[in-house]
Amino acid sequence: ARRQGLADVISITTRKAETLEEARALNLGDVYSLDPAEAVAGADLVILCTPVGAYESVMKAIAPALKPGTILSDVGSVKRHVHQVVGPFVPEGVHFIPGHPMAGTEHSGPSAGFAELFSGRWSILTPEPQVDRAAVERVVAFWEAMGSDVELMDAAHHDLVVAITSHVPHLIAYNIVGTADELESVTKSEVIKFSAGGFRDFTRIAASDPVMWRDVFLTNRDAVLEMLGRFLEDLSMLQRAVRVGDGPALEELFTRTRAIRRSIIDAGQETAAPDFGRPHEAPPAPELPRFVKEHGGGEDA
Ligand SMILES: NC(=O)C1=CN([C@@H]2O[C@H](COP(=O)(O)OP(=O)(O)OC[C@H]3O[C@@H](n4cnc5c(N)ncnc54)[C@H](O)[C@@H]3O)[C@@H](O)[C@H]2O)C=CC1
Ligand SMILES: O=C(O)C(=O)Cc1ccc(O)cc1
Repeated sequence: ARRQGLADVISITTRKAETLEEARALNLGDVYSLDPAEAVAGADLVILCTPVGAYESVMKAIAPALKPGTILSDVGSVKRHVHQVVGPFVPEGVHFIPGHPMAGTEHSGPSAGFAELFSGRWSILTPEPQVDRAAVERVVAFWEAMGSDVELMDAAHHDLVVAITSHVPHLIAYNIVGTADELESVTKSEVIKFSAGGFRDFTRIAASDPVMWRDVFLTNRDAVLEMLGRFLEDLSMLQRAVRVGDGPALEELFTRTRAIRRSIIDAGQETAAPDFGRPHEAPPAPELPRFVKEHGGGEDA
């Protein structure tokens, strides 16, 4: 936002003094405060960026300081719960426009951000239908200025979509790494030593922030359970195909899934963010089409 000149003043508040100092050392904002109410006073746009489980206490702290006309948004990974817990605290005249940038890494904290993070990625907004259209357009323009494509949808639909595309995949990663960790016949050092295969990709995802993901699963329970149920049914079929040696069934599925990977690459939605070392030190993101062309075939692109 700062690089694009989207705000005259960027005001940052965090829970812990050390996190605020980290943000200050990285020169991420203009003013810094440990008092959330002080930080949002007079703001035109307020974006909640805490784990979703903290939203209610944050709203209690900031609601009295929000001026009429302010746009209140967020970046939380679940949306129905956010409407439920934040909605009741939104003061008259404040425009509540929840959002979810579909971009991130397994890293967290101020140093995990980098200016190109949202470039070429989707941002989803889930405003209620009665919300002021001009305010919605301003939030759309904000994300577009950061390089995102923006889509508006109903919060319940958002939660189902991300349950299958993001939440269940994280649960699977946490589970498989946990299972490997508990194996007795394979030592831990072997797991680490031979993790060049698919397991390695799971360990990246399973290194994601424990509190953030705890809150995701506590607050998107219904959609996650719905998708997990379908996943387990399909896994049982796969288990049977392996047991009875049903080669055609295995090949048919693997052919279909390969096509999905290719369509993601073709749509330019695959970026190198996870492979950067320290994310904020990442080189400027190349134009996506060129990057995909250069790395397009590589499965780790
Ligand atoms: N990490 C990712 O890849 C993505 C995260 N999100 C969402 O963004 C939000 C923030 O995630 P990150 O930026 O990764 O986390 P982060 O750990 O980098 O930042 C979270 C901030 O929340 C504050 N905080 C934590 N607990 C708090 C509490 N109990 N009360 C008040 N403040 C508290 C801290 O100041 C901390 O700096 C989450 O809701 C997450 O679902 C959305 C898209 C991607
Ligand atoms: O690190 C990854 O691969 C991610 O999937 C990042 C991510 C985490 C949470 C979200 O709500 C959106 C994106």
